[in-house]
Amino acid sequence: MKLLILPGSIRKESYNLKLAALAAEHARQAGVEVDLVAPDDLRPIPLYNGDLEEAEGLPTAVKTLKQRFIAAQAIVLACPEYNSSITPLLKNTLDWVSRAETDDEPSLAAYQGKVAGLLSASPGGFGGMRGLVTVRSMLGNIGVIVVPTQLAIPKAYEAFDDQGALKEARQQKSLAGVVDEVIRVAKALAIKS
Ligand SMILES: Cc1cc2nc3c(=O)[nH]c(=O)nc-3n(C[C@H](O)[C@H](O)[C@H](O)COP(=O)(O)O)c2cc1C
Repeated sequence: MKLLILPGSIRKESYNLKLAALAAEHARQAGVEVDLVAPDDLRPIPLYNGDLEEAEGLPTAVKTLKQRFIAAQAIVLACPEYNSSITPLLKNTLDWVSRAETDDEPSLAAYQGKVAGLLSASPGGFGGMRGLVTVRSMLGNIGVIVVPTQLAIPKAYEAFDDQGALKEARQQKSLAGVVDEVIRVAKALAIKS
């Protein structure tokens, strides 16, 4: 059982990077192997362009990340919200990873049957919850089973302490709840298949 954790921001002080790190810490404590995607893994990914793909195939950074998706049974995404929707970084990354490298590769190989959980944090009052609606809908359409439990942290500027931990016990519990639910459902599906 491997859990891939994908942050939707590469900003140095990103709240969502902090959430991704906390999710990784909790999953490791729960005994799960974690693959935490770092900002440096995402930075080299170019803006999707069909001409580039046709000329050169998938960029190396995309190929590497796609293999990491394929190796994982479950995913946690920490998603900032831009204008009530998914960030360009996250959408672009997920779009590239959705592309097949060969004609005989099964469609959406990186996503089909994976279990995902969603987190977000924002300075706003809704905590990025409206963006999660978009992410949930998109993932559902590409074969990902997104668990209903999710966490959106409002007023993120006051939610974390200096070590990057969530100050409120209620929010710590909710984050652990999302990660635990993803692990539980992924394990249950693995037993059945
Ligand atoms: C283009 C843009 C649009 C944004 N739109 C929203 C929004 O709709 N809702 C919201 O809560 N925050 C919005 N924000 C603020 C982000 O939530 C904030 O920049 C946050 O820190 C981004 O996540 P990060 O800290 O993980 O980088 C927006 C920021 C940008 C740059």
